[in-house]
Amino acid sequence: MIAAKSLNAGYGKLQILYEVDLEARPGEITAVVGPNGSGKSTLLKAIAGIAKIFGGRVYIGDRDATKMPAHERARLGLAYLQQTKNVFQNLTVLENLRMAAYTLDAERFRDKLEEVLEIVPIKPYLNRPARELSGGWRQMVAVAMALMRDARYFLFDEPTAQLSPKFAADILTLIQKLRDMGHTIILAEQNAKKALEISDKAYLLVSGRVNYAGPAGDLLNNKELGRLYLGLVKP
Ligand SMILES: Nc1ncnc2c1ncn2[C@@H]1O[C@H](COP(=O)(O)OP(=O)(O)OP(=O)(O)O)[C@@H](O)[C@H]1O
Repeated sequence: MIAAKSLNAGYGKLQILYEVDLEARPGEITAVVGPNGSGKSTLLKAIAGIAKIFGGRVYIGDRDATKMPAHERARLGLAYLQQTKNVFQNLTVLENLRMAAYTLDAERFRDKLEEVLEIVPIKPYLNRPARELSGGWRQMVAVAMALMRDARYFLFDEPTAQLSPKFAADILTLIQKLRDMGHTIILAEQNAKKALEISDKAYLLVSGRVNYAGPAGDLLNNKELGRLYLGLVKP
């Protein structure tokens, strides 16, 4: 489980999030939606240890991670996936995966690789430099890297932004696969409709505060909130 309790967070002296409570469970996709600048990315960054926490607490699994630096949170199995800066551009895909699993010996690496390639369809790209891959494929590689190091908590920051509809669908399918494996997923998305359709629970952020928390389907069908904040136009 990932939880935030009365979380106040931001950057430097600038507070962006106010008293945010969130709970994301294993085997579920928890959507974080809201208008531009409402604090979706900041919430993920506060959980990942990249934004500054002013008050409140962050829990990863059964550990209080509030004061942990980002690399310690990663060691607990947390993966923060954003569209840019997610892979080592000058290394091949295979070298990226090797970096992610540097603690494994050659045999265990091969076994793990086989397992991960069953989940993420990047086998044809293994020997290509990561910089030659499209943004969508690089994101697939980043997910594979997280799986190589046995990540169990996945924070996706706008994974479908700037992708073709086909690739966006492939990424969302992969995210559902991770959910079905029992992982804990938080999905921050600008495209609220697509995110809510595949999510179990949802949080609507407005100006850094939680405006709705509950079943994703209920938010999808909430005409007023959908119209006011999510650009969901209903016939
Ligand atoms: N590194 C930073 N330093 C200072 N302010 C920042 C930083 N990153 C974001 N902000 C500000 O924090 C506010 C919330 O941004 P955030 O990216 O969390 O929103 P968001 O809901 O993810 O929006 P979007 O969908 O546009 O990415 C914005 O006003 C933004 O300008």
